[in-house]
Amino acid sequence: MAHSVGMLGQECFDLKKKAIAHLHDYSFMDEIPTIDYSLLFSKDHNERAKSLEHLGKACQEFGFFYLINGVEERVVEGALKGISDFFELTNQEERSGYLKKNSMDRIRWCLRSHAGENREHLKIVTHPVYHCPSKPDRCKIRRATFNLYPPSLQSKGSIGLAEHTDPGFFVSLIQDVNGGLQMLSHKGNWITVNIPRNSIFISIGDHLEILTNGNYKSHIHQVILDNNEVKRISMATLHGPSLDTFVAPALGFIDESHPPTYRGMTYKESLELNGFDEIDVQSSLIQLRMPLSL
Ligand SMILES: O=C(O)CCC(=O)C(=O)O
Ligand SMILES: [Fe+2]
Repeated sequence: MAHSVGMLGQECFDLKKKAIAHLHDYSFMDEIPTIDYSLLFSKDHNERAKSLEHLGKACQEFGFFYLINGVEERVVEGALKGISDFFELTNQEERSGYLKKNSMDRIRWCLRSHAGENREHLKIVTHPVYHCPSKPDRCKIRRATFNLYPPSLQSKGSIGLAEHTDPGFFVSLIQDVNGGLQMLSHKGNWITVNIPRNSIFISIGDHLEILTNGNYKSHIHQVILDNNEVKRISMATLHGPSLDTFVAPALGFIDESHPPTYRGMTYKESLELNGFDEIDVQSSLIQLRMPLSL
């Protein structure tokens, strides 16, 4: 069950928020911590140190958080409008021009409508060379996966996107309507992501879990459709190292009682480990895990 502010009780939530703010700790919204980007670069050394500590805590204890004061609202709105224009101002035939052709695709479109997935999406690679669909003219979106989930009236309870984790160091996500995306918490409960205004959602990816030898976890998430009576648009941007970077548990996270729990590999090799292309960005975390020695 997803936990909501309602379930915690508004009063309790307010009190908790006040107390936490007083302690200068991170605040909670639907159990998801909030990190203030501007404080991470504060001129005040103490404030900066404190907020870095909170960032570490959020990564370790949650694995995901809302980031405020990091991206201007008009940038988020512009990106969502660009994605919406892409889906609205092109027809399906035009979009299907980006169907898989080969492993070198830098823009790829897909429409899936079956029990395990209900979404139309476009994936684009923007690094080191920027790619973007040519239509509509006004489409100025940069990077990542644009997801369009249908309204749920016909498909109540169905899965928009099945449980998975994302590769990369971290993923930033914006959405036009709240509800739908759920994160599986450390405690094993599903938490609905309701991104507050002026914020973006950040979650840790597989390669940060590998780099930190499992200290920071890449969390399973899914999209369900029964929260939405309208279509929902999201943009998930995957931030990873360069493709030739060898990612392995860093020395600072290894000692006698904490042996490496993942084998190292270049980012590109790990993205292609299960026969996928770079643009598919499918997780290979399970395959990279070392077998347990008894
Ligand atoms: O649409 C969402 O909210 C999540 C998308 C997602 O998890 C992904 O593209 O990997
Ligand atoms: Fe994802």
